[in-house]
Amino acid sequence: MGLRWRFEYSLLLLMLLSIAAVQFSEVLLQQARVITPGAPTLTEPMSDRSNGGNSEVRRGPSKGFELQCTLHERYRYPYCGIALRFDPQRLHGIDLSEVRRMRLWLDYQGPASTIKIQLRNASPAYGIPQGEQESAKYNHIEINASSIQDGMVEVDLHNFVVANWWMQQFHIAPHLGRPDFSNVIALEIVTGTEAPLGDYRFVLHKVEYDVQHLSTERWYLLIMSIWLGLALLYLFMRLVRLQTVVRTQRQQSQELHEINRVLNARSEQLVQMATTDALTGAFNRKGLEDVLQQALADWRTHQHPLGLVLIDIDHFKAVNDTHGHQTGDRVLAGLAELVRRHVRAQDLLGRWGGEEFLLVCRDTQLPQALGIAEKLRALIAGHDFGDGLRVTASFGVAAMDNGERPLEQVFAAADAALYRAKAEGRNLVIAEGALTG
Ligand SMILES: Nc1nc2c(ncn2[C@@H]2O[C@H](COP(=O)(O)OP(=O)(O)OP(=O)(O)O)[C@@H](O)[C@H]2O)c(=O)[nH]1
Repeated sequence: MGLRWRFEYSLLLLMLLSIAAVQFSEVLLQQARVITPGAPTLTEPMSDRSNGGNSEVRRGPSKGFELQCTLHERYRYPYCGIALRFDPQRLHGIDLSEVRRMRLWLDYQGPASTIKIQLRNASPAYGIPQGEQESAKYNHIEINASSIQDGMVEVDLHNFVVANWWMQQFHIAPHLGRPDFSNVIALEIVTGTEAPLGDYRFVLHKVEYDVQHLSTERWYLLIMSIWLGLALLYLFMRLVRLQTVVRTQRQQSQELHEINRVLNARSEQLVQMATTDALTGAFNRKGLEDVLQQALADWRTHQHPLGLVLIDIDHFKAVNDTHGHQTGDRVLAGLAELVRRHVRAQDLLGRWGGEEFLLVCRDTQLPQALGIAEKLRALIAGHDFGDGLRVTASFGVAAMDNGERPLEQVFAAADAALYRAKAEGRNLVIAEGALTG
């Protein structure tokens, strides 16, 4: 599977998981807690006797906690019921602030149609004296006995209210009049308001409530944080990948640049090798052809005159024969070097054959070419080619000034002039005009 597909599948999976996490947050976050009457929770009967009444309470034989009671009229508001005390000291209860619902498995028989469920909350804010039960806040709800279905009734803690009579009796400030479940010290199930006198029976099997370890807000925040974290991680990874790609591409581009540079240099070297005479550094025949082509094109386009100077070393065979071939080579290289040093940059020297050179003088008319040749002749004749060795050279000069002469003819004219220079005693410069003159 491609990386992109894998990423998209992961994204889809994460989305589904997030939807499920939101949809089933209640199931996921809530955990049921069960309280059964008896140890360790102190379960006891309660009645109006503590208020001076004379109702009677008895423990019954049933499984769970069974209370039988008979309400008598001595107390103004006769009542009886079951109390589950979470702290016998009546100080440190349980925190039910995050609890939404509570389920009671309860059997009830009696003439009252309602039952009161009270969650008693202790707090120093209500000014409770040590161990005083009565000052604990009365968070209560009154349910219809008929709402007990199959021995179970569920109550919503959001529907609990604080008893008015408790507020008045204990002079509670109005801002403390809202239900508070932060420190519930007891759960009481008692006969409803103005319960008729007579016999009652309560059997409490168990109480169950759901605790939410993490609030829904925090749960949503967690899901969002995971998304945010993953998005940041993704961006970070992408950035790192992009940087790596950019770095690799830059490296590759540098390598290519380097390879290109080496290839260009090599190619220039090859071109130079292919067009240069190794011994003298002057152009070889091929190089000279290119130079002449270029000069010819120049002449055609701009009518720039072109001077050709043929240079041939005199009695070169004798130099070889007398001083050896190596010295002959040295003379050839020295002469080429000497010529190059004393001509203009646009005058290009090539080795036409053994000891014969051709100087191509661009933008040069015959008189100037003649002047150059004369200057070179004198220079060569006066030059020391090592160990006092001196040579002379003969020059044939021709130029392509005007008229429609092919280059071959100009070259032939220069060659003929050279031939004449040789014939007329060497160490001479002869221009093509002198031939016909
Ligand atoms: N050392 C050396 N000699 C060369 C080279 N190329 C040609 N030669 C020699 O140049 C000499 C040319 O001799 P020739 O053609 O008889 O002409 P020359 O002796 O210069 O006589 P003229 O041209 O008539 O003055 C020959 O001996 C060739 O061997 C080279 O590359 N190196």
